[in-house]
Amino acid sequence: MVDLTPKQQIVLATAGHQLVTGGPGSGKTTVSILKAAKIAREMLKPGQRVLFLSFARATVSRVLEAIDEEKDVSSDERSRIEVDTYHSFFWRLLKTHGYLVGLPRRISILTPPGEAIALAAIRREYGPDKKLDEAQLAEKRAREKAERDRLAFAEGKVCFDLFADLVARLLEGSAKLRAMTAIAWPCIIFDEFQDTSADQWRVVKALGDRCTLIALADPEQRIFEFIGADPARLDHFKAAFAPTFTELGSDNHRSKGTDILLFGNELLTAKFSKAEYSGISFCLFPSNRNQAYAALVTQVLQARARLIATGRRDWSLAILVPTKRKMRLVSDILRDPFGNVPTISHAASIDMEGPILGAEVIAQLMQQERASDDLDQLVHLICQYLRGRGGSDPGKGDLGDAVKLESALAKWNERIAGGQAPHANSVIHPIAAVLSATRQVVMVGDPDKDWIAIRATLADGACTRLRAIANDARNVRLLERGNLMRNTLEQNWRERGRYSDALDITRLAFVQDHFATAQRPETGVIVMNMHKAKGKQFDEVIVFEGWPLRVGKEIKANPDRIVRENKLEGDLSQARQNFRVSVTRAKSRTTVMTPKDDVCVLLKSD
Ligand SMILES: Nc1ncnc2c1ncn2[C@@H]1O[C@H](COP(=O)(O)OP(=O)(O)OP(=O)(O)O)[C@@H](O)[C@H]1O
Repeated sequence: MVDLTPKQQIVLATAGHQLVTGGPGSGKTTVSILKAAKIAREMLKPGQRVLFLSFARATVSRVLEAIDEEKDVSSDERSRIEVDTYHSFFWRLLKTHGYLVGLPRRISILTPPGEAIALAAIRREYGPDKKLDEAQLAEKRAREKAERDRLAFAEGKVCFDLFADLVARLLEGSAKLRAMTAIAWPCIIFDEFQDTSADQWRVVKALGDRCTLIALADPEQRIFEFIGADPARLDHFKAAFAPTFTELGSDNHRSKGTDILLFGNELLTAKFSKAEYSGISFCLFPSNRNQAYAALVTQVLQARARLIATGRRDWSLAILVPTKRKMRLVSDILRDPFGNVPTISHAASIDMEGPILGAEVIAQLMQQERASDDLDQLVHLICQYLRGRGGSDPGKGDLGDAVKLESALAKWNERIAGGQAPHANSVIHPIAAVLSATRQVVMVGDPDKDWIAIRATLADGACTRLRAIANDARNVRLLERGNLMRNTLEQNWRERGRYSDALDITRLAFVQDHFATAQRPETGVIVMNMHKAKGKQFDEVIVFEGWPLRVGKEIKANPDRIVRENKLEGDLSQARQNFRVSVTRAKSRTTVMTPKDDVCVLLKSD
């Protein structure tokens, strides 16, 4: 076992509500696991468990792994610590008790792609948030909320955004339910408490009525302000529960022996005390696409070689970038680096709306139904893809395109019904051609191969939309050996001689995947948005940002920067915290890559 610090020992010894704060790697997670085991050992009655709640599934996997590695936690204690995400815990409560707040008895989850489709029209009407004034933004939010409520209460389709509010209503309204929850989970640990939203805080408050609460937080790692995390949240907790407050401070166990945390902390104030920091390296690259990506690929290959040389199999290297767009670009480059560099195998934690909806199109085509409305169904799914792939910010072109496709299909069907040939220039032609090509694909009963065969038919076909779908669907990793979707598709083939239920199986697999907590933490090379890195740890981290595009000497655009446009103006505290979180995810080394002629403003001394 690790030798706990005196502060960690206080946490272990203290009873009642607690607030534990500390910087990255200060040992909050570790001590809370030992605390949970102690409670399991000393206080729980049969059937009771300690609940550990976290925001992200990847954190859940990390916690489960840490529990497994903790030699001082017995297997009985282990089985009495339940680690879950807020989403999944809330969903369990809603499924069983949701009717108490007026939800239909049968409810289902409206997944993010489904929600994006349902809200696309409203979102399009208002345009992107950044172009709205406060009143318009409030109006847009209110309309989105009303539609989400309608979907939940009238149709029983509940989207993730509503979970916390509904559970809060449930618990606030029922002392009996609060008591029942406290019987099942007398102690609840909240990870990353600084990021609790207003509705989640209502849930925490209601639970604290009967349960013992332990909140773990690092105020400086607060990066979810844009979705309602409140800087005063820790004070709310102190005021509501008078918890014992332990500050683990800036102890650093993650990257001991390096200056990674020191550098991370100094990023917050822009006062740099050293010329060189052990564990931190900088790579300044020229501001052009070829040289920037060549520099990145070189850094990735070098880091990978260092990690492979350790002989460990579970090494991890994260490439953290500021925007979604950059994540896609980097992922594309690694998949197909220039020159004779072979593909760099990696996982990209990109937004899944596009890939999921793309996967639905492929699944539908795998069914090879040969039904009379095949074409209609395919066009419908393409339209769903177009409406949903932009997530919370649907593209104007995409929505217009969906409307155009639908009306072209209506005309196509009208002409056929009237005994006429469809117009020669109809946009439906290439879709119909690809559909007919997919029908010729001979399925072999291996879901992986068959999936790829259909995807290749789309990728090689004449329809640009389906080509985009094929490309997006490459990001789907649900068909890996031994996973549920693959097994279910295999079973479907065995039982029916074809993939008759591929679409349903695919949809279900994504919902299950969202709640699955058993997956291991990410290993290998991972490309990730900086915002998503919170709570994670990797052996090495590369932070890679965009560069300015110049015409002559003048900067015309400066996309994908850690600080918007790389300008030192306005409140930069969120950007600083975000940068610090990214830098401090590494155990042994962080490489910061920034353009030579326009170095990240946060790296300049104050
Ligand atoms: N007292 C200790 N002595 C030595 N190592 C420790 C100690 N406490 C924790 N560690 C190790 O340090 C690393 C970081 O700890 P942990 O994950 O608990 O930090 P954390 O505060 O939860 O970090 P973050 O907020 O960044 O997620 C882990 O690998 C853990 O095993």
